[in-house]
Amino acid sequence: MQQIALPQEWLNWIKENISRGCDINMLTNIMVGKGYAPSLAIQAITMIKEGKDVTSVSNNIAGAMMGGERVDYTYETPRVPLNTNYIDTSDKRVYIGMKMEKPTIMTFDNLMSPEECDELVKRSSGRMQQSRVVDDATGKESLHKDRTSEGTFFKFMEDDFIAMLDRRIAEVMHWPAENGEGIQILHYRPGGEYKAHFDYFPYDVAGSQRHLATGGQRVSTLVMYLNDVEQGGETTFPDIGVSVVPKKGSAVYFEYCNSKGQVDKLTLHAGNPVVKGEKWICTKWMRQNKYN
Ligand SMILES: O=C(O)CCC(=O)C(=O)O
Ligand SMILES: [Fe+2]
Repeated sequence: MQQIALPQEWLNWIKENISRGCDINMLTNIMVGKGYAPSLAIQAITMIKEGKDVTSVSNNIAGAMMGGERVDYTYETPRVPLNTNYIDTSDKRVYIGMKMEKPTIMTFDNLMSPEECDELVKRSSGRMQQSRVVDDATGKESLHKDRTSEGTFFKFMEDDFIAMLDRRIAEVMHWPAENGEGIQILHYRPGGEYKAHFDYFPYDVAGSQRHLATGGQRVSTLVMYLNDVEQGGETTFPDIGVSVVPKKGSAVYFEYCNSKGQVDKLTLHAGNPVVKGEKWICTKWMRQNKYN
């Protein structure tokens, strides 16, 4: 008998999730995120969904597959075109400051006017709360020492002003506006930081499942700087040695989830501690599917 390609616990996991009515794409994404070849994941899920006995599935998969090989992130054509120096949105021309293909990172010089930045800060004051992070085990949000900032969310298209920004942001990110989470405002005081993290939901932690269930994985991020920071507060990508300096009205874009649902670990990033001054940002996270 040939070697079983997928460990028994994965077969059980697929069976259990299918019987709970989980989305097949989501299950595939989770397995791909754990390093299994998409073809292996799809075949295993499809066979189990067709009601085949788990043991026979193991053997069939073993015959059909090369084994549960791990796959690296496959870079596809970036969503935001790299072969242009500016992007014309419906209401303004946004200039590209820096671009990088692998991982895909870009900066934009003038995404928001100084007045729009001030307006966002003004509207956020009074509704700020201590920032939370997603707990790996439960998926619930909790206070965390790695994220020392205050923040607030605006509902998607909450009013005309926010809707204008939501639309412009989506045009720049080249992704449907309705796939976007509502923009988040963050405020860091001196010493405030956001330690290295991924914006995507790790597939292998239980707490991610409730987030993946609506809209799927996050695919890209746009961090917009709402003020000048005197010292510190850079957005850094420690594994590739890139730091983006905050500048009022400018933004950094990065993408990390391809059409197969694989995620790019090179987009590990942090908000460096603010040394002098304060830092206000506005973040947009895009999902694979419709979120709103
Ligand atoms: O503060 C920063 O520069 C990074 C913020 C960030 O990583 C996020 O909002 O996901
Ligand atoms: Fe982030």
